[in-house]
Amino acid sequence: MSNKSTPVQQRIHQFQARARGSFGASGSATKTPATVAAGLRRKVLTRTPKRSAEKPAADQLLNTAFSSGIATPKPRPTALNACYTPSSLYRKTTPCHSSSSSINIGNSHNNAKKSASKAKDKDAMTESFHSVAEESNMIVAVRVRPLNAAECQRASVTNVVQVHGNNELSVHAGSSADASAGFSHFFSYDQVYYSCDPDRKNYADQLAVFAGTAQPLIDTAFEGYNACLFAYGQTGSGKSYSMMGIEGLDDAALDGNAPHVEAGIIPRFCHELFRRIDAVKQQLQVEVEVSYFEIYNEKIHDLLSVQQAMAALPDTPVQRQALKVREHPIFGPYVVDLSAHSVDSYSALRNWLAVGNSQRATASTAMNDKSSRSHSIFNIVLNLTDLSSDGSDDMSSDTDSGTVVSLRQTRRSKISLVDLAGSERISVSGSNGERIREGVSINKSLLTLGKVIAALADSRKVGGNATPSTFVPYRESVLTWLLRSCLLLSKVASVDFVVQMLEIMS
Ligand SMILES: Nc1ncnc2c1ncn2[C@@H]1O[C@H](COP(=O)(O)OP(=O)(O)OP(=O)(O)O)[C@@H](O)[C@H]1O
Repeated sequence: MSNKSTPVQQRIHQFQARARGSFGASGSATKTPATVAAGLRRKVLTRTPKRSAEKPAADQLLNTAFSSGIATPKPRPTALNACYTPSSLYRKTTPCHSSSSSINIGNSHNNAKKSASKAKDKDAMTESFHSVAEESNMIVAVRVRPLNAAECQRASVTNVVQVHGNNELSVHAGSSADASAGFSHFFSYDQVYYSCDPDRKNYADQLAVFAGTAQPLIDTAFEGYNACLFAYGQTGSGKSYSMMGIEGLDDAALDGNAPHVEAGIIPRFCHELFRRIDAVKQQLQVEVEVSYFEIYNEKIHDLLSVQQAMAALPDTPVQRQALKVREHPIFGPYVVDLSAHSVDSYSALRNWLAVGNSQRATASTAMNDKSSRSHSIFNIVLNLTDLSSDGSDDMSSDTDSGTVVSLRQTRRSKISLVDLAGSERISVSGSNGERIREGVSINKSLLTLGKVIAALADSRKVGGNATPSTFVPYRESVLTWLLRSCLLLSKVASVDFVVQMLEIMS
């Protein structure tokens, strides 16, 4: 057997050499399973914008959205296009060519009476939803990316998205669209990030997106709350760019400098996390543990499995073992035998992230040169022990057994940063063979995610409580089963934060 090592093995060697410096000879610790942290729980998932029932006639997509669970969204009163989906409650539609307020987009033969009563119902529903939404711990943000070079060259591509202020955008439906032709659809979110023209005042760079969506999650993680941030959107809409940024440019940050301007949410989050840990190390002892896995064709692969990467022969793809999901009676679903690694510095964490990213399944499609073909879930678990109390109170001895018990309180919080694979139209993404199989699996799990979110939102429409008959299809995909603790707990007043991308596509 040759002694040559694969790039992944080289990275692991580099990392282990580096880690030995910081941890001593043992390097990183591997623990299994990475169970779901209980932590303290928070309020309610009440509002879940999802893809609108009426699609804008955009022949390009430009949008990427995030949400996290902190804001108290203020839904705008919606107009007359009654459509009982969660997103419709946050949408108004205005005709470009008419000031009439009684137009129902879904029905071109308007009946004034019907419209008026629909509007009344809608107002009542909006009001009741409003009161529930105010309790929400979820925020939803959208990021609008610039057209890329290939899109600019296509004559059929025009910019149909306009951003208005910090939380509203409109999409103009083209003349060839369905009944909504000529209309502009307005959408309100907690945040809208305009990332197209750096010369514009409201231009949002990577730092602005991080500061508005992920940074607040660090505060709450230190309070012991769990948090989840996920990026959702059509293939090529900029999810990986927003979550990870351009890799390899961020090495300066390893020496304590600020992250590179192109660094995405995940590296910025980790960098800020360790900055905070340094700032509170007199009062808190913080242990950080990371795990990273992907869901590819409904199979789970550990992206940080050292044994698998090291066992691989040089120049051959790593044979990855699929891991199973089991359900713990208290902590819920978890991945069996998923490795978790202790890290004590940003550079150690970045190395693990680089190992994981190098093992992620990507491929070139007509829509994206480096398209993620899997959902990736990066988990950070914080164990926070309060050191501020006077040392004499910290220990209690059991005289019978002679043991000494620590009375120091430890809080545990888990942050999940999720980069979902993009939904795609097989005909547009030019997929074939293996890519089709991946695309089908991606679309299916994203569809289930939409169904789960819609079911949770629907169950809250009446009276704020789920009815016993509400069926939430978590188990229809591995993704929703594993994210259940984030999504389900939100339903029972306990989710912490969720971030979501919203897709606007033709
Ligand atoms: N805000 C942005 N500014 C500049 N370029 C961007 C921006 N967002 C995305 N891009 C570029 O668009 C391309 C596609 O982005 P990315 O790979 O992040 O899409 P994706 O949504 O993750 O796609 P997929 O679901 O197929 O993995 C990349 O070349 C990326 O650099």
